[in-house]
Amino acid sequence: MDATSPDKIIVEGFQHFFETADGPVQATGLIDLKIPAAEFVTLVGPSGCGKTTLLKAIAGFITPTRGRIVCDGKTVTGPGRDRGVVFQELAILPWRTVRRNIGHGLEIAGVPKAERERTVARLVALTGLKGFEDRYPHELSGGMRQRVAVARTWAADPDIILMDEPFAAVDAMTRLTLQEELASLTFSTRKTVFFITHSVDEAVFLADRVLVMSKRPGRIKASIEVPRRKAGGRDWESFTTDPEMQAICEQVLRLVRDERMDGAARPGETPDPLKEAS
Ligand SMILES: Nc1ncnc2c1ncn2[C@@H]1O[C@H](COP(=O)(O)OP(=O)(O)OP(=O)(O)O)[C@@H](O)[C@H]1O
Repeated sequence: MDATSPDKIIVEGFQHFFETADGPVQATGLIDLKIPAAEFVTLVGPSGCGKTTLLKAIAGFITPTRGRIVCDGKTVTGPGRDRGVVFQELAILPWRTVRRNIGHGLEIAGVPKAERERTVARLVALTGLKGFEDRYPHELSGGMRQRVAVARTWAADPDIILMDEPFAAVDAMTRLTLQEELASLTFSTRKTVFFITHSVDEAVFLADRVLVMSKRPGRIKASIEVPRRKAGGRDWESFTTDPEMQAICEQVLRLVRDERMDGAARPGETPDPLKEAS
């Protein structure tokens, strides 16, 4: 692997087992994956197939049992400022205003106040939070709080954004708006995005490419290109009336439906990874 590779994220021979008191639990099958710079990849698959495990490995929160993750030519050994993460659970600080939440990471990194304020003002405008800079999270709606979380991740200007069902907890209407905003934000800032969702429509709407995982222990069973995004901005109205997009949604839905949900992994039902031959 060399630093000149066009791929921003490379997942190489990845497989993960969690050690538990009752023995190893296999969280994913063997996964190989390459994500070029500025690509928006969405990941769908049955509950428990290992989506979050893969995301956490890319984030550097867990060390792969097997294989490795390479970002920008460097093997991931832990979290880094090149990768920003947005989870479903809000990661904003209730005692800080919108402005100070968004600027939090920059403050920790010692970015000078004037520069910090410029970045925060730009993101407040981009995420539609103008006028709410001095409000506290409890004074905002769920959708606005999620915008603060997104803006906060963007503030550190990571090249890679990892999102784990970031809009799952907001109402359906707000969700549509947030998805349109995210589509244009990622398009204009050219971030590489890895986005987990349970919604097929959301996956196809946002993506350059949708990955479908098989049931636990999950592998990548399909990779479907979504051509329209290359042309630029998107909105739900044209998406829902575009036969090509709807055909892709049906294709993804079929692939997801073929995988039966089979619940959480049970310890001891998979071979001990330390004894299994590679
Ligand atoms: N810390 C852990 N210890 C033991 N087993 C775990 C741990 N985290 C996850 N698992 C198991 O690994 C498997 C994969 O979990 P993961 O959270 O990656 O799935 P997922 O596809 O993100 O699921 P969901 O769609 O329900 O969020 C699950 O079956 C789960 O039971």
